[in-house]
Amino acid sequence: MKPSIAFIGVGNMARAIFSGLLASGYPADRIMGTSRTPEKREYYQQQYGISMYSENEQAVSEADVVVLCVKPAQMQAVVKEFASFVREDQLFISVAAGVELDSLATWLGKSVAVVRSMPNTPSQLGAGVTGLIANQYTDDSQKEWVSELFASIGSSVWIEDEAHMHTVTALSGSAPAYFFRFVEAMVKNAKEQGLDEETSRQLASHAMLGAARMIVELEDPIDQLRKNITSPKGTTEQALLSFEAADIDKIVANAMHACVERSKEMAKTFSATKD
Ligand SMILES: NC(=O)C1=CN([C@@H]2O[C@H](COP(=O)(O)OP(=O)(O)OC[C@H]3O[C@@H](n4cnc5c(N)ncnc54)[C@H](O)[C@@H]3O)[C@@H](O)[C@H]2O)C=CC1
Ligand SMILES: O=C(O)[C@@H]1CCC=N1
Repeated sequence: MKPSIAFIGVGNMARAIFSGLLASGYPADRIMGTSRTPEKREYYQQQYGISMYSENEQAVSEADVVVLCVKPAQMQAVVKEFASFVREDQLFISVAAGVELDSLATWLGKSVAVVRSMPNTPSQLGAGVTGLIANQYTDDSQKEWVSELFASIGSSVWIEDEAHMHTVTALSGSAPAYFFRFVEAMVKNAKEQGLDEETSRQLASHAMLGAARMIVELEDPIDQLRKNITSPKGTTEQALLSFEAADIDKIVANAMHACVERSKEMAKTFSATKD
């Protein structure tokens, strides 16, 4: 029988993960969620067939694996509330940005396996990518199970040094939002040029999907893929020159740096060493 998984805090990220799991064939009767709102419990039960509880303690007690999906600022209070129900044979997976393994272990209060993950919302379609790091109590078979779990909703990468989780957050956790913003700007401009919304959205999004597939599926260096489209004195060259004039490297570096700095700030603010 598959391990039972409890999602504590059912919002955007939890929904993305368990809907990806369900689509990959994970049995709905092995998935639980918690919400304090009766309407949300009813909705998730009806829509996804998972069991919904109002009390985190109950879900934690019944679970083999607990996925912590509340906001970073809520994590300490939520974990401390159910800590007395934690068993050492359980596995905890946190998805929270900027909450470190040591803090989670301190709040859980036991020598328990904890994996810190940084997933992203494309997990919902089985197209996620997740950065992972485990604490010292996580054994190889648990790590393998976690790899399989995230493989069923996309792909995953184990990170050696927890400090790199800040970069992972900037590179893949938050990144789908950058791409959405880019396509929003493209669609807006195409509409200003007279194309309708639906056509603009279809052309821009499929151009992005095709380009992403080329990066993932072909071995060519990314700059070569770009050069293959850029005829000398052609149209693409003019668009790219406009990016260079606006210093695209700097724009992207500033954005990633801002993301990393916020992640570091959160790690300080939401730390057990502050208790
Ligand atoms: N949204 C994203 O793309 C990503 C989010 N994350 C992480 O996922 C976590 C959740 O983020 P989102 O899903 O975007 O937020 P969200 O606000 O959609 O979900 C959080 C949920 O927790 C619930 N909640 C709050 N207090 C609770 C309690 N005491 N007991 C049970 N449930 C409670 C809220 O009602 C809400 O539904 C965060 O820690 C974030 O850093 C990580 C990677 C990507
Ligand atoms: O914005 C956030 O804090 C979360 C973490 C990565 C994506 N969303």
